[in-house]
Amino acid sequence: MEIKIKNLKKYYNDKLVLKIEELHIEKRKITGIIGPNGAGKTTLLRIISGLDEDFSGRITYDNSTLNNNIYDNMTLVFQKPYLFRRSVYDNIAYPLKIRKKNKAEIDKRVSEMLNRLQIYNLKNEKAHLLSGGESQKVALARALIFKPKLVMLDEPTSNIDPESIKTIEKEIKNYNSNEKATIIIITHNLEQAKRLCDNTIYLENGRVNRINGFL
Ligand SMILES: Nc1ncnc2c1ncn2[C@@H]1O[C@H](COP(=O)(O)OP(=O)(O)OP(=O)(O)O)[C@@H](O)[C@H]1O
Repeated sequence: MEIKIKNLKKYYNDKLVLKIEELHIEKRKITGIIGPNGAGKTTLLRIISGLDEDFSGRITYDNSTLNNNIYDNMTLVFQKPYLFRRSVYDNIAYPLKIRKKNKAEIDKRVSEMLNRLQIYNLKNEKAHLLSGGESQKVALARALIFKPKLVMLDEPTSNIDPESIKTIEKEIKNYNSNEKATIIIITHNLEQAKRLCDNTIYLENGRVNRINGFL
């Protein structure tokens, strides 16, 4: 999904936190958003994902404004994900259940996803009792399971151990190429941005300071 942003301004009370004249996020690419604390990275993702509608400017998704079809094809994974007080399996199965997939297909897809993210051992755990890193993995699984065309990830490996970071990065790369999906990822890890991203946007004080070539 190609995203075009024009003349975006976002205020919190009287404070201007985003001012982006023009920004294109390329279709089928992995785009990194980096920048200091408070630069506006999460705010930008919340706006692109449709969660925050209180802004001025224009955002298009494959040249359309946000509609139900686009909305159903995108997902945002928070840094501190909210999981239901149910099992890990139920959490990951949920997006398929609401899309009326049958039980056999749900079982198969959830098992594959649990294996790919190497969290099969967590399948029957209560999701709200997981550690921060385990929750992030489950949230990523729940986000990818319904094959959205636009995936937004807010620091998806902030609580993750080095070995699991490799697993998650591999999954993000595979997902991007297999599903031809557009991925936007906020990261403070510049090495991760180098490893994963086709494009990188450096946000500072709510402005796009640099695009590409600075890592
Ligand atoms: N709900 C809110 N009410 C008021 N101000 C807010 C709110 N959310 C964020 N802000 C302010 O907006 C600015 C941008 O915040 P944002 O969370 O987007 O930054 P960020 O780049 O994601 O930071 P970090 O790297 O620390 O996660 C900050 O100055 C922050 O204080």
